[in-house]
Amino acid sequence: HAWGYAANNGPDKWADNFPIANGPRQSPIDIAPDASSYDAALKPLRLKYDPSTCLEILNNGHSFQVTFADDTDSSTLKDGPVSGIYRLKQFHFHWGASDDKGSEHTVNGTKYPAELHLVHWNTKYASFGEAASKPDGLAVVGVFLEIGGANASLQEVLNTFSAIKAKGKQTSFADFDPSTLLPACLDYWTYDGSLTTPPLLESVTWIVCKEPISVSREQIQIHGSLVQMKKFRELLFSAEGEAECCMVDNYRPPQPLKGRSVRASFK
Ligand SMILES: NS(=O)(=O)c1nccs1
Ligand SMILES: [Zn+2]
Repeated sequence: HAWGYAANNGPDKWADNFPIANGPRQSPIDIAPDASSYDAALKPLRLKYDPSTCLEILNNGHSFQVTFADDTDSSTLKDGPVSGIYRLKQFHFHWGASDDKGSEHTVNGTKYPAELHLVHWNTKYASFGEAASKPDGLAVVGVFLEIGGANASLQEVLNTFSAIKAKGKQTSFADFDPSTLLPACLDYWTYDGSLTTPPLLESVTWIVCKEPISVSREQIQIHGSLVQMKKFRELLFSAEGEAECCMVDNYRPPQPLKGRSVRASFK
């Protein structure tokens, strides 16, 4: 199952090994704000993250991922569109080779340069693995990245990249508070969807924030150490010793809505 994002193993080929790729609730989608319906019953997101649960950062060959200890309810998502308690398992990003693409969800067809995913699992199940196979098992908070002011919190993450350049590399990463990566306003769109990478399981309640967070233009140009978007593009899909392949364009394009509705938590 060597899936990836290249022409021979990318999103258009995933259905060969993962037929659910053509399923009824696939992600990402294009969000049309004017077609979404405001739902007054939707609660504000209640995100509580404990930096001491942050464990490590790793290059898994598809993205880089910051993983959290999920053996207690220290870092959780509650309310919003979900009921019960969902535990933070990891966060990761998707991005492009250039600033005109990279996000998975789009808004009226607009692509952002990158998208952050904070992955949580429903504690009514015993583990992430079990939850991932249940229709209400996962909740992923998506946050768009746009070119704007410098982002010091993101820089902490990017500073680890020299240690995880190749697939399979990991390094310890402690005391990071993922709430520093959230936008000030937590208005969101929500819909029933799936993992956006194989196995593409249809178990995700998507919660996509309306407000992006910023990566500075300066941090994109090569100005000394602050090369934020450039840093993303230094990682490799390939392992050490393999032909180097830049980790870019690791995003799945929008999938058919197939009758689903998108609700908004805001007017
Ligand atoms: N991109 S995603 O957040 O839907 C995801 N895929 C696999 C594990 S988490
Ligand atoms: Zn993702």
